[in-house]
Amino acid sequence: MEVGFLGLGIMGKAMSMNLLKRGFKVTVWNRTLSKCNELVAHGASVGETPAEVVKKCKITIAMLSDPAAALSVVFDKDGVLEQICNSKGYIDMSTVDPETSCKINEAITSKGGHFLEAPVSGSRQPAETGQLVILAAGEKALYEEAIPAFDVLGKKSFFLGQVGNGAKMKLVVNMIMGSMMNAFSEGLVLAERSGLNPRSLLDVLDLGGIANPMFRGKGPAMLQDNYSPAFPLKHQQKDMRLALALGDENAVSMPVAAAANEAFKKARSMGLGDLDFSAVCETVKVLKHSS
Ligand SMILES: NC(=O)C1=CN([C@@H]2O[C@H](COP(=O)(O)OP(=O)(O)OC[C@H]3O[C@@H](n4cnc5c(N)ncnc54)[C@H](OP(=O)(O)O)[C@@H]3O)[C@@H](O)[C@H]2O)C=CC1
Ligand SMILES: O=CC(=O)O
Repeated sequence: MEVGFLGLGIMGKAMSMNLLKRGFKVTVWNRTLSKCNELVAHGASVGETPAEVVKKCKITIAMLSDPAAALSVVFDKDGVLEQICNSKGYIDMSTVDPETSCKINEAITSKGGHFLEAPVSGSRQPAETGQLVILAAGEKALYEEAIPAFDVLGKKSFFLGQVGNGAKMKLVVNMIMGSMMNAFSEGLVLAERSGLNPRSLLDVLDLGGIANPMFRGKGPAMLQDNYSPAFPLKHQQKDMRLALALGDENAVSMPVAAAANEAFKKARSMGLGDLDFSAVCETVKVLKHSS
């Protein structure tokens, strides 16, 4: 199957590489075109614009930073809309809000095209190893057509119904994750400042009822102030912001998520946005220093 891929950031690069390695013909595009070179070395073709990729491929996947990027790639000059038609499918795997996804769906389908939103749960390593969890919604026939690609990219795909449900599920999951990361950060700093060995805290946590892959995976690096980005903090803050907006719409009180969002905003203001989201831990250290 010939697949187009728009957006070669941390996730898109790993995902398109997996498709190539598993025998898909892949045509890539990235705003910063030089990022296509590594994929080309592994057999990918390059499209000069999103429209050129869509023209060439029956199915085009996008993995872009945020709602503004997702909209720009579809609606701007040389964008997806210029070439989408009734024989083509567009799958947006970026994390965006339901409104953005619905707007893209409307534009694509009004030109006869087929649309699926399919955000993913899982970070750099699951993307590299094809172990993502895919949260798809939209046109069922396109979902079924995309299953061979989803089977390469992920360990499990969910079909969640109408467009917007994939975005909502992803935002709920990441709202929980962002809140957990803040509680974990406070725990690590509290353990250390109160005279405990934080490594022992990691061991204790890992044996109890709140053991989880995130604490296990991120904890040791956080103790060394190593925030090499797997999931950039600026994207986690975007997800908290979008999840809080979903809470507003549905009149759901979320004081824990709101506090977590403030911490991620603080981290961004400290210049930590491009580091891993675990760098939110630094905000706890700063607050403690200043008291
Ligand atoms: N990293 C992770 O662990 C996970 C991320 N996600 C989500 O996946 C998406 C991608 O994340 P990730 O790969 O980490 O992000 P990166 O920041 O590494 O990559 C972002 C990509 O979006 C492109 N981009 C940004 N703005 C624009 C624009 N205006 N027009 C066109 N392209 C644009 C970038 O292009 P350029 O190279 O030119 O800057 C780049 O290709 C995000 O929505 C994120 O929330 C979901 C699950 C896990
Ligand atoms: O969106 C991030 C993730 O780890 O999932």
